[in-house]
Amino acid sequence: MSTLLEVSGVSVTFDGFRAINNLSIAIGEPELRAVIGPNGAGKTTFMDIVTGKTRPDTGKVLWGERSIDLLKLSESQIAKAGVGRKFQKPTVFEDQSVHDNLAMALKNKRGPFSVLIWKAAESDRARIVELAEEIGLSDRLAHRAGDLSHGQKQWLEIGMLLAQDPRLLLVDEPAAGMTPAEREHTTDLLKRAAKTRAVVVIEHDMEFIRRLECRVTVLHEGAVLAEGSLDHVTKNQQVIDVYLGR
Ligand SMILES: Nc1ncnc2c1ncn2[C@@H]1O[C@H](COP(=O)(O)OP(=O)(O)OP(=O)(O)O)[C@@H](O)[C@H]1O
Repeated sequence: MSTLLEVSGVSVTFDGFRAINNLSIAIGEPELRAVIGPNGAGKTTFMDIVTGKTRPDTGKVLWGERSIDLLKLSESQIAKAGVGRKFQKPTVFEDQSVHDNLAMALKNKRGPFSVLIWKAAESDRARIVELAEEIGLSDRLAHRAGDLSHGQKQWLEIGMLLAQDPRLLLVDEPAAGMTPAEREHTTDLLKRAAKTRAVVVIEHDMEFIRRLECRVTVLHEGAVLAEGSLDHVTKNQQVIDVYLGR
């Protein structure tokens, strides 16, 4: 596993309040990583920094084998470099079918002219079938996305992000509002996706994290409080004091 993303010594201050405080995190490729921590710990801001939405005051964010400085890129350049982000609320095109949502995501990746090339369209069809299988919606391809359950919409959106082939997928609280069966399916989906890319998941649901069976980073007051296996970090007294014991 080589390092794909290296955040080092990053700090962010909002109106005099230090939300991120000398934060350093490295993510490998491939890797599945869970990021946990109390409300306000800086989890979302960490993702905002990686995607270019929030600019840090100090520190470095390096990307890929050529150590590209992400802080010099715009949000859209960072997305093009291979960073995909899934927000908490699903944002699919409700009036379009599952198939068409995935097809649009593929077209987005290739640019407007790809639709003119028949061969590309042919390979798109195969890729759509493959993506639908990967997210467990093979039997819903013709259904309107708006008719899907909350969990299925989340999977569709993950599928739309996977269609863009991100090297790093950032996922914010995927389990929120899901049924236990949907949660289980989501952990399987993320574990599979992380076999060939980096996937970072912010989540509060500890059962969900346990099922991910991955390295866990605990944030507190904008810095890493503990890192390691879930068993390792949940035994840490500081983690118990600031997060688990609350
Ligand atoms: N744009 C902003 N302006 C001012 N303060 C902000 C801004 N964004 C975040 N903060 C503050 O920075 C801190 C970190 O917030 P962040 O949303 O990153 O935490 P979090 O760990 O994701 O929390 P939660 O689990 O509640 O989502 C919080 O105290 C928050 O109020």
